[in-house]
Amino acid sequence: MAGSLNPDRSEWDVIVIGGGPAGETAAQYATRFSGLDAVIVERELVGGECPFWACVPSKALLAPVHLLATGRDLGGIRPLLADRHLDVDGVLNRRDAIVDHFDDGRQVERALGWGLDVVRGRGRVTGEKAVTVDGRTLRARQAVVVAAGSRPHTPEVPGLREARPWYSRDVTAMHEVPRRLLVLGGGVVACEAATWLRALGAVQITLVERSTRLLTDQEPFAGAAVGDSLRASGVEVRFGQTLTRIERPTINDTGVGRIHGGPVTVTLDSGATLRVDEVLVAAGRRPNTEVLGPGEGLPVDEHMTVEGMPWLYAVGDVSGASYLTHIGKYQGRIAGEVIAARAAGRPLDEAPFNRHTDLVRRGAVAQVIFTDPVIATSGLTEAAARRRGYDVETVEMDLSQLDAGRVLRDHYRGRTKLVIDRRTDVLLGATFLGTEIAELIHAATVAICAATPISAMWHAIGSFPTLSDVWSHLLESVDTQRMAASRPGP
Ligand SMILES: Cc1cc2nc3c(=O)[nH]c(=O)nc-3n(C[C@H](O)[C@H](O)[C@H](O)COP(=O)(O)OP(=O)(O)OC[C@H]3O[C@@H](n4cnc5c(N)ncnc54)[C@H](O)[C@@H]3O)c2cc1C
Ligand SMILES: NC(=O)c1ccc[n+]([C@@H]2O[C@H](COP(=O)([O-])OP(=O)(O)OC[C@H]3O[C@@H](n4cnc5c(N)ncnc54)[C@H](O)[C@@H]3O)[C@@H](O)[C@H]2O)c1
Repeated sequence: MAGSLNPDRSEWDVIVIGGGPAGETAAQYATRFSGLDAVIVERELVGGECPFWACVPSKALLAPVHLLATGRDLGGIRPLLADRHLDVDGVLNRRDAIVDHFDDGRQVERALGWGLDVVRGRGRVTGEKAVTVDGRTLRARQAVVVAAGSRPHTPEVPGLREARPWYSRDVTAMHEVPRRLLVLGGGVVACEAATWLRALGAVQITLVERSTRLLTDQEPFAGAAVGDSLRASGVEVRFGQTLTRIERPTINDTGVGRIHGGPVTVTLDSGATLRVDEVLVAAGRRPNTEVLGPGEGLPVDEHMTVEGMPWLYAVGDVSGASYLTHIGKYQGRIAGEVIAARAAGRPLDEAPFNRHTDLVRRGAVAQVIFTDPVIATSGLTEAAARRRGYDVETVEMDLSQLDAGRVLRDHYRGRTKLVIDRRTDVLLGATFLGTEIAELIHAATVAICAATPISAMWHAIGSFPTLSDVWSHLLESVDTQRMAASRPGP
């Protein structure tokens, strides 16, 4: 039976606070085939950050940028594009259509179609199995799931908050392109946003990162390649620096995605000052744990249950495990199935790699970063594997001479690296860098999650001339490396 929007009732089996990808999925999985009912409490748009202000609009803005860059690197097409630029209004209008003009009608219909109820309002956990929504108390018979997402972090820099800087929502829902921009941070949001801002007409972009490289969670060669590419496009990248002061005499209340006032004077700790039209803060995110009350954290076990509170679950960004949609949905599936199993009195399957076990805790996370070149990663980097105590073997390959790459672009830039556990001979991590490389990562994710031995992967031959051909080259390199190491010395 279809659910209702804002129904006049106050008790459900399951209450989910937050209707983003993680919350929607937890509610769906808790109720399908279980006989349980559930409500999603959402203060803004059902669907959450991802479809309206994050993954979807950012990738909608980047798709034409990637296509243009590839076309400019293809003999036969290059002359047609040489002095051509993107049609900015066309790109922004397409983005607006893809985000349904910020109307969550499709997402609400989908939730109601799954039999879920939706209550619009701001929820807060106010007691055991009790949630208050704008003064009204809702009660859960079985479980409360917190799926409240995250918000951007604002570093404590004098004048920064007061200057009303841009955050990720402004840059994904951008209506005006700032000519001169300072980007604070060198992580994923900063690198992706600098890529589309430059292509859409920002003439001066200065990216300020306090550490010594971009994308610090990735293999160092990945951040270095993105840095080279940003610099080549005209972005200035400054490492080991941060902001010490921001001054913006004129602030205008122009709304999300519009320039928030007059020019901004930014002082860096190097002593340099810059004058820009906007500042984008992309300095990480923080979980919205305030739904539990001030200062409360949400440490969860592998069943997504909050420690010490068997009726309370946390999934998605708010759990702090990773800030990725597909991981939030994965956690939502686990929480939903665990809630349904516990309500039915069924034991949880405790065997390793079962449907109730959170593999994210072992580092089995895939991510694609849509810079130019694209970075696709799964599992652990070499450094992360060593930190976890693995005896690591690695193999790396430059992809510029791979036939598939040479067909795709005149100057294909690419690199790949596998991280292998010497003791068990299974893949721990993989990084692929290059144009159109994103879809390659799922093969690595399957191998990591299934703990496939490298010796078995040897028989999984990639088709020629696709980028998957790289697997055969990598496995050959592992073989060569091992044979050379096992040969007696001279
Ligand atoms: C610019 C950008 C680009 C990104 N690109 C990607 C990408 O390409 N791929 C990827 O995997 N991830 C990407 N991410 C991350 C991704 O957007 C998040 O990981 C994902 O949205 C998290 O889902 P969630 O359900 O945990 O939280 P959210 O999507 O944030 O949803 C949480 C929901 O809870 C609601 N809420 C919060 N508090 C309350 C309350 N008290 N009462 C009621 N409702 C409440 C919010 O309104 C929101 O709708 C990107 C993030 C950003 C910022
Ligand atoms: N394609 C994708 O999968 C995608 C895209 C966008 C965002 N996301 C997710 O969103 C999350 C947030 O992204 P993000 O880029 O905001 O955070 P991040 O943690 O990836 O990067 C933040 C960067 O800002 C730097 N920084 C922080 N404070 C600073 C300061 N005061 N001065 C100078 N530098 C400073 C940090 O050193 C770090 O490099 C990420 O964890 C990512 O998983 C994913």
